[in-house]
Amino acid sequence: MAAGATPVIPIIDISAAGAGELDVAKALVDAAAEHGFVYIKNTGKDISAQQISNAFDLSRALFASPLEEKQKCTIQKNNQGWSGMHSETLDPSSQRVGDYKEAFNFGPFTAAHAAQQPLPGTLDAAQVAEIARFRGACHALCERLLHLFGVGLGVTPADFFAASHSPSQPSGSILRFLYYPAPAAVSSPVEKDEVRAGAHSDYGSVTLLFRLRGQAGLEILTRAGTWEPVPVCPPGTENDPSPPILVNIGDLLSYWTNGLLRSTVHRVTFEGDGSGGKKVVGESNNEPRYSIVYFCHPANDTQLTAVPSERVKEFKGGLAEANVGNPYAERKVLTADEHLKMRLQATYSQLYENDNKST
Ligand SMILES: O=C(O)CCC(=O)C(=O)O
Ligand SMILES: [Fe+2]
Repeated sequence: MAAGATPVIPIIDISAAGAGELDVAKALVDAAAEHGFVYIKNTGKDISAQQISNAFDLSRALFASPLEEKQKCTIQKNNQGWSGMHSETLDPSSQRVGDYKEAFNFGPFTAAHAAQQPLPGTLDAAQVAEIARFRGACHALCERLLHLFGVGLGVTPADFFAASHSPSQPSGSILRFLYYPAPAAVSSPVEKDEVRAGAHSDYGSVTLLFRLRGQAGLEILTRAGTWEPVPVCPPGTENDPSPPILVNIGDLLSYWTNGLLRSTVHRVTFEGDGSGGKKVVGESNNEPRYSIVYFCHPANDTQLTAVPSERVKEFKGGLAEANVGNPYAERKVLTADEHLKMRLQATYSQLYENDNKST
């Protein structure tokens, strides 16, 4: 790819009739190795358009709840709950103020779809169950993707990754609703270089991102070191029931594959304010922006050693080279929960204030 050219992130239909598993798996691995990002065409077979639109409705209702209701659910060190404007700083090395967003993180629900964490009283049991089912559907899709990554990399056994992500084991997996207020609604004027969410790589193995048509903002850092926007509806998906689900590789899958799969740095900008400043035709950031993310993590005690795969063994690039601009791309054998704690401590300065002083 020429320096500065917009990366063409592949669109893959993992449920296409007649598509061979190995071909789909290899296409996924190639996209993850080249970009760290891939679109999963959403024809409704994996997660229906209705489920996604219901989840966005619930997200809007949740963020519109009275502040006291949200504050009762303030985020805890288990990474569950509500975080208000500026309380998370995804790029502490260069942001002056924290992210211009509110977030609500959902941990696991019970088998009967009841919450195991405080939720705003404005949500009734049926709505809570809807969120629980959505979270379950996201996890199931991630398990399918992880299986395909195992197949595509020729890992033995092919279920190596998927087996490490059993939903019955405690893990850092989180469903997250995000709300970025309209630029005109934030209390102080947004300064140049400020971003809605700072540059970061994701902390888990794979991330699913759901966005709404017309809502701009997500940019990725390319191998050439340029920021490029990632359109919500790339060409060919305009008539699908729902925009494609954007999948990206997190740090853990990158460690596991010695950097073959890229944990690409990304951020959310105010329109045209990022250094890239490139716009996607038909998208704008003047409105409030909502997105939904599922961060899939392996069981807490999973060791992040290189996986048994010839393709990984043959890969000579190494972590740091593969993951441009990602300071976490260095070989360390950590467990999954040690890595998550390290990343959370860096981004929630207030929550970890006392711990950070004593360490
Ligand atoms: O809102 C978005 O589009 C991306 C959010 C994101 O990258 C994250 O929460 O990790
Ligand atoms: Fe992210």
